[in-house]
Amino acid sequence: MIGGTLKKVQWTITFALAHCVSSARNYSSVHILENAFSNGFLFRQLFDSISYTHTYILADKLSKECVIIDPVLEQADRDVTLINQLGLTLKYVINTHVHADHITGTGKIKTMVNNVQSIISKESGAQADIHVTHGDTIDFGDQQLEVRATPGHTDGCVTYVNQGEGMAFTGDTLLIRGCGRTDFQQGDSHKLFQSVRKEIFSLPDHFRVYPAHDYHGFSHSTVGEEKLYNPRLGEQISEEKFVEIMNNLKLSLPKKIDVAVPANMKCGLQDGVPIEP
Ligand SMILES: N[C@@H](CCC(=O)N[C@@H](CSS)C(=O)NCC(=O)O)C(=O)O
Ligand SMILES: [Fe+2]
Repeated sequence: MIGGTLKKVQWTITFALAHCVSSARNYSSVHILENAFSNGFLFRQLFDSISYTHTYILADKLSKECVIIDPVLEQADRDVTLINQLGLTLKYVINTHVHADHITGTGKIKTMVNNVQSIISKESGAQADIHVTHGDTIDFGDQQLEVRATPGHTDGCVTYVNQGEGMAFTGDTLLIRGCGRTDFQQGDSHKLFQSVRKEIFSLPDHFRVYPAHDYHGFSHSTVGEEKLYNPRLGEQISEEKFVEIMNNLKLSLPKKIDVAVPANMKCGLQDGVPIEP
């Protein structure tokens, strides 16, 4: 009887201690959590459930100027309708890289919206109205995106950083708990590792990470979270280990790669006409 009571007391103490430790861990993890956006900023995250692509609309509320990042051809009507409904003026259609799995909505959106300009990196070799390189900035109203070259998934991959709002649009360079593959286009695991470590993990821990794809139901992450928990690129992983992981992914090729890459080299336009899905 006394033994039984003692066991109960022991168990209660063990449980209480475990609870304290896990609360302490949660408390010390607060630094990886994101801050609120500023009042003048409007943000929408959209999803294409066929290609698992995230598309983003960012706007300056005062001027009503907005940009769209990584639109998908089949969702161009949805995206333009939303932009119109929100009373925004689309200034730039921006791509993080030449996508291999879907055709960009850039070309179609250009035929639907007056005076909109397309943007992609110079290094991508793709057609666009404006070519950006590392260190450039893209302005819309009071908002700004900084261009960071993050090659590795492709040579022309860039990450767009909104320093003011604490956001990084990482394309396929850094995915949530993963990263873009490096086995086609100009894929290079060493380059990707260095890009993530130098250009993304150097951002403050609370910066939000918004990837071009998510295959596991996540919307976004933070730099601090990925440094801690990314199984391929987390801070505990060496470059050699990363290369080994990437060499053993054994992924099948994207089904649309043969049509998507040539179409996206032209930003989804052929002789001024959107390429058909
Ligand atoms: N099954 C999909 C293609 C999936 C895929 O290869 N995704 C790419 C990003 S699109 S280029 C990738 O880098 N994935 C990394 C990973 O770990 O999954 C299709 O057929 O389209
Ligand atoms: Fe990609």
